Amino acid sequence: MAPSGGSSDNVVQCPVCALEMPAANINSHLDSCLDTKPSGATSKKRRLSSHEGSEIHGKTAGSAAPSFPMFQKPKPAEHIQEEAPSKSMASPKRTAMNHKWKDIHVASNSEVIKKGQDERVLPTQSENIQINGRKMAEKFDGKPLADRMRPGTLHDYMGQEKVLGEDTMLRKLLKANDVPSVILWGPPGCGKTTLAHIIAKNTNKNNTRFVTLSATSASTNDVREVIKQAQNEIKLFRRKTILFVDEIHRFNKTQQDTFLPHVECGTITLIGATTENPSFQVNTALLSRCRVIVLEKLSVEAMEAILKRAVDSLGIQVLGEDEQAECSSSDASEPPMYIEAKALTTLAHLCDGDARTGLNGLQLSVQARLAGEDTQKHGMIIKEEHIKEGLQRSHILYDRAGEEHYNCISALHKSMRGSDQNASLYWLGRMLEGGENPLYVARRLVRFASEDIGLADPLALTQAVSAYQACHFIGMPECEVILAQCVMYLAQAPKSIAAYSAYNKVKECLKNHKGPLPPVPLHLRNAPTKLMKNLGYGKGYKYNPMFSEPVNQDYLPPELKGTKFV
Ligand SMILES: Nc1ncnc2c1ncn2[C@@H]1O[C@H](COP(=O)(O)OP(=O)(O)OP(=O)(O)O)[C@@H](O)[C@H]1O
Ligand SMILES: [Zn+2]
Repeated sequence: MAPSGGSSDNVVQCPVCALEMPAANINSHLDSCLDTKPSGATSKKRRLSSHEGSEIHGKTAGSAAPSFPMFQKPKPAEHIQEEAPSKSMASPKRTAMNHKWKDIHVASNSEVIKKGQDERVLPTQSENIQINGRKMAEKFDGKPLADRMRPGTLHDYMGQEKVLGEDTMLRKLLKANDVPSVILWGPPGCGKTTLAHIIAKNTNKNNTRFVTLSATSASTNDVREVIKQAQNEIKLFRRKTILFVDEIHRFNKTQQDTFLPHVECGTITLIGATTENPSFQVNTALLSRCRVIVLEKLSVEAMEAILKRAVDSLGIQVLGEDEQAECSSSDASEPPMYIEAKALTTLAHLCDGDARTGLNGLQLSVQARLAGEDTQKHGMIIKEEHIKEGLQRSHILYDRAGEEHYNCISALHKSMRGSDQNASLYWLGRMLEGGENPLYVARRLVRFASEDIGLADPLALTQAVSAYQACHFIGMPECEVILAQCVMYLAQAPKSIAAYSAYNKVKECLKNHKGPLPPVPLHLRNAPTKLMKNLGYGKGYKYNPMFSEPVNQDYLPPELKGTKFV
């Protein structure tokens, strides 16, 4: 990069080599510069943790330092796939299990190539059958299935009809080529990043650049750099820049201040993605400049369609309940592969609306089967149990909405109650590593601090509330240590259920009371008006500070005299 001098209006920066020069020189410079520099490519990089040699769910976008496609020859126009009905919108009503998977229409793979949306080279239907284990293993090489399957068009984008169905605002704006700055809010793996890419591809066709930043790792300088490039692009080529910011709620004040004015004046169209409620987590200045689009967990039907598309692209055939896998024909060099329809349905249910989890689970199961000895000889069928194994091995079988969620939180609570900090930490880890919402755990810690520790150490409540707030500010993964610290504190603390059980006795008493509840004794009532005073309100009340010796006075209604809750 060239040293940057003071830029004035007639000084521009070369979008290729970033050298600054008088505007008059730029054209001749570009001619020579373009011959020597290859164009860059932008892609969202994910941090992938590897597990047993295979890549698995990596939620947090990692090291995405910006890489700028400074100048790219315009690509062929891409159109919104209006004519093709969205599969999930068609929502096939399926009854017979056996036919279910076949009814889901997935664009044949050769179609995908024709549309030229993707560099993925996918097999045709007849080739599918020929695909063998070795080829399959090659297919997985390097790139997670979820990334490979990332749809490039709305046609392959499943679900989310509330925001993308006909007559929705976003649809109309996309059609009109007029995408405003938006914030996409939704749970992990529901398609935020994917949608951002699709929007970018569909906007102004050749006249848009797409740049990605991750709010967790981008520096203020990175942001400045993006803006500078965007300004040059507008000046030189009249090209707009769409800036995609992942985890936008993590952007700090300086970063926001740096680019907000440029969002406002239209140099940059911002697409932010966040898993957190933007009304709490996103700066109000930013929020007021963007429309918030709420994406939902993917439905089971949408998940099924996504999995079916992946299975097709891998050349795996879906086996209905009473279908048998055909024996490999003699001429095929390697046996064909199958997956039970039931296995796919189970996977669609287990991944909790997170397509990345679903696709990674599929990939792991397939890879595990490929490694199996019997597979080589007899061909392979992926069954429900393999899917479950696959998910378990990648530690993602943690059903955030279901039983596992309650089982683990209960185990944590009981371990802390038993003052076993060791086990407590284990259960905490099971939940957080499984993708549990840290605030859900933190809320439970707050309850525990009162219900189980209470007056034995009133500071515990302060600790737990602080932990909750800290998690709220910081988010995963950093907040995990905060929770660990609090869990250890609570496990070590002395325990008392005095307040908890006393209050339960009060509730019990109220519940079991027969007839009308006793009135509040007159002497305990306040008498703000004369009438009330005349009615005897407050009469005979002994104001404690006026007495030097202990005051003898009843505070319970006479009917309850002598009742003990504590
Ligand atoms: N609606 C969808 N239709 C088809 N595939 C999808 C959809 N949503 C997600 N996927 C698949 O899941 C993968 C992950 O999705 P994506 O990166 O868009 O999720 P995200 O919402 O940005 O998640 P995160 O918050 O974890 O970054 C994609 O590569 C794609 O293969
Ligand atoms: Zn140059």
